[in-house]
Amino acid sequence: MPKVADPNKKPIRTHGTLGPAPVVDTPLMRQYYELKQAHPGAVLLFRVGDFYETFGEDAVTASRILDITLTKRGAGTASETPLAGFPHHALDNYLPKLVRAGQRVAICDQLEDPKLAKGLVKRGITELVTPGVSLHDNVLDRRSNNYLCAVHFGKQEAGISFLDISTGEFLVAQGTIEYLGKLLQNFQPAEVLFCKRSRQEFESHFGPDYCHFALEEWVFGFDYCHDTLTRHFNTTSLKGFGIDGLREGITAAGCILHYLAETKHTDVGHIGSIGRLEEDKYVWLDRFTVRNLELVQAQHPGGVPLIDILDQTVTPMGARLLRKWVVLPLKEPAQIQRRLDTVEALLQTPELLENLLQHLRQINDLERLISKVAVRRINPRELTQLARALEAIGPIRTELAGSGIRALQKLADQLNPCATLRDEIQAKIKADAPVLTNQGGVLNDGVDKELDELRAMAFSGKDYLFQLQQRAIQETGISSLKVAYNKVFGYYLEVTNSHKDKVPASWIRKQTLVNAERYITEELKVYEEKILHAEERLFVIEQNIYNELVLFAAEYVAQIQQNARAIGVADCLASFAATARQHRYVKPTVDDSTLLDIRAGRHPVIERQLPPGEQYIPNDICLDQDDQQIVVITGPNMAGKSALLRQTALIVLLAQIGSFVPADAAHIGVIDKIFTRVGASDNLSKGESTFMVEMTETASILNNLSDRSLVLMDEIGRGTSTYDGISIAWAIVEHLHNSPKARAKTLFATHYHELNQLADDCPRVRNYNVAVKEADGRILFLRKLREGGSEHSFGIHVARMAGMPTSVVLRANEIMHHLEQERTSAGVDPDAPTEFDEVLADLDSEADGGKVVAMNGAAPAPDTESVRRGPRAQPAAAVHNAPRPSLQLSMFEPADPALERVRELLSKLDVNTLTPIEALLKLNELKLVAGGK
Ligand SMILES: Nc1ncnc2c1ncn2[C@@H]1O[C@H](COP(=O)(O)OP(=O)(O)OP(=O)(O)O)[C@@H](O)[C@H]1O
Repeated sequence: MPKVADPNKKPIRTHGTLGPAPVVDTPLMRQYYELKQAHPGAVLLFRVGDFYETFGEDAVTASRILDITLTKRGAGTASETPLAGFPHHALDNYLPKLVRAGQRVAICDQLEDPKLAKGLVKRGITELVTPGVSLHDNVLDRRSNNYLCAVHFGKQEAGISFLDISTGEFLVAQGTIEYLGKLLQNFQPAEVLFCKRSRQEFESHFGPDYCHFALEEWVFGFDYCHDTLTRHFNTTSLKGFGIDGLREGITAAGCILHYLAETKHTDVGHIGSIGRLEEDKYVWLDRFTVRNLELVQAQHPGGVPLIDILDQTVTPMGARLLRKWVVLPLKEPAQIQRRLDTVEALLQTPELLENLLQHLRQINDLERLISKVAVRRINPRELTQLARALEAIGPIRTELAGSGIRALQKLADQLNPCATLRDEIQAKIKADAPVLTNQGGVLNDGVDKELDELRAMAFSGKDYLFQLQQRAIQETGISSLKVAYNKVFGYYLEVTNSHKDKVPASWIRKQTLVNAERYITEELKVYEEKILHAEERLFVIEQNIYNELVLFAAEYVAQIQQNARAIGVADCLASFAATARQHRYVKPTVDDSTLLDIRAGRHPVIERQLPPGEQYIPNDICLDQDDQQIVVITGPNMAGKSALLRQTALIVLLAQIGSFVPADAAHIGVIDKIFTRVGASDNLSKGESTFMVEMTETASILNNLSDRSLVLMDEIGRGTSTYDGISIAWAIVEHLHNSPKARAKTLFATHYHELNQLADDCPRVRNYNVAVKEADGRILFLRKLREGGSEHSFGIHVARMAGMPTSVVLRANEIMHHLEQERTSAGVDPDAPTEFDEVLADLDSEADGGKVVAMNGAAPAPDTESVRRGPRAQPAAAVHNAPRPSLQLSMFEPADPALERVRELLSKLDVNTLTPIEALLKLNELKLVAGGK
């Protein structure tokens, strides 16, 4: 805490975020700048009288974000500085806006009553609210967690920790950068802490978009962090939490507690435990997959994430837990089965489900309410809400215990209505209690004897004053005499001028008005003292009893947190049942097999977005390890390939979080990793070198596959030229098929019809296409997956459907016909193998294996046929200028020594152990050796 300023000191000059240093001309401003210097990264709200003021750059920021007037303090003087402020009672409105805008806000309050202060009022920072550390309802979203995160980079691994101070949830993990990236994507922290020195490292791995705060290096000392944790939990070691081996994770978690203290959050007894996020326990969804599948967040404005369709929870605890379940699908069949069985049982007993939902609706945010108790920031109205929530626990326990469903009975065992606390609150706090504790009206009558007496006195005041008035009228004969009150004189008697002469000499005149005089009497003064004293005393008694009650409630923190967790689980399971019932989902079979068999599967989000009258067309997908490991899906744009890929992943994911699935039937041998990659041109908005990104991401998939992985590749390779694209896509499918390490189940959507030929050489590759029908020069999307490759591309039709100018569509048709004619006049039979086929045949016939050539991206020849087929047709000029096959392939002619060297370098590469970055560097090296620029 900064020292209070000495008003006699000479003016100081300030620095930091304040802009040009203003001259400090008053003790008040000196006090301000000293506090500001202690919290340079925060907007300082400085309480002056009834206002919170901001100065300098803070004022500019606040006026912009809050839309409040920006004025100047000391305009025209040397100490001129921008100023913006708002009334103190508006803090709850303005604070969330600042925090949501990513600001850290230091609240400076008056630490003593200004009326009693001698000289400058003492002020100090009472709270530092940051995006990741907030207990304010207006800052928080009821249905999602608000995580503060800390990241620590160690030599081998990195550590990460998450805390939601509003619920007390505290988590820690340690692992690779990739794992951390996935967790950051999953948990979407509101604020990330890292070491000042690691800023670049953090941003290079995770991007610059996270709201962050950099801490001094010493905070990241292991011993310091370990001690901070053990001191907080009051334990000698961290073994009990199962995290003692996580050196980097412990450091990250310790930093979080350090930061809480730094932001003046010292009453944090509700953080009673720390849990480990075990990488092995959950399905690996890397950050691209979480994003691509739009699990909890849509990729584009207006999009609908999966969670919006799935979430029918009725409590904030359920809503928050469901978000976690969705990004952390399970791998253990028995655990998944328990959830599925429970959902099934709930569906079979509709009455139970209805009753459960009805009682759950009565429970408000139990978890955050009890956190507020722990940090002593609960107001009387919230305390009554806590009691009401506890009231609903009893009936829920009865329902669950009597359900006959084992998992629900277990939840019932964890519930405790905390009857003593509930009764105590209801007995003491008025049902319509106010928000403030210091203005009276909080406690019921009969709670405290003295309180009742004082209240009686305060209430009888009106009677007393009336009697006094009547007596005075009788004694003086002044019929218009009245007793009144104002803040300046307190109680007084008012006499109109016409009766002035009747006023007794003992009355003391206090004020003269135009028509009347105001007087006080000895009796009125005595009475006033008594009343005011009674009120003051009454407020103190109420405050004390209230504080004692909050302390008493704090003893229930652990039990109520357990209630909240059990309620969250019950709510999620009931939500699964409600969703299944509403959207006709079925129970999947989840087991240890290696089969993935979905019958009449649907996309859970798209099916809900279709215009009225349109039906989602269901499709079957079957993948296994021995027969149909890789399905290559061809079809034109808009056919529904991406939807099919995504629905497969979503159905697997839904099944593995324990939800029913949108299908007629599904058999799912547990999947341990889901990878999705979308062709580069779908990611263009990021402005990255998209093809590079696509390749880096794909490389990372190929290096991390397992037998139980599900791989979805959507238009991989389309970020480069057609031939590069085909070759890369080809090589990837071959790798997935031939990898000795893993037979990952794969769906590969592509425009490249040429890839259909892969099935000839790779027995577990199967061709499918999404059916379309051509009629009268138009295409009809049937959305039906059927076996076999595609023969046509429909790029031009789609272009027309998309509203492309007619002239462009006509020209495209013209070019296509021209190219077709060229081909025909060259004597090429339309059904004869294309040049691409020939290239492949040539490559295959090479003694040292054409596959290697293809795998490394040597582009097969561009031919007019493929350009015609390619949906993203190149412009005419590009078609005509396209290099001839011989030029492309000459790179591999053995006579060229540079190419010999390339061949040698390639043969030494172990693709399985190459990291993505190494692969890119290698690619660059190869390019240089081959003479590329
Ligand atoms: N089975 C289906 N039933 C009904 N509508 C569907 C179905 N599948 C897809 N659609 C609709 O078609 C649109 C296009 O589907 P999708 O994006 O999957 O096509 P695509 O073949 O991947 O095209 P592109 O290659 O251009 O990405 C979807 O947005 C959806 O509205």
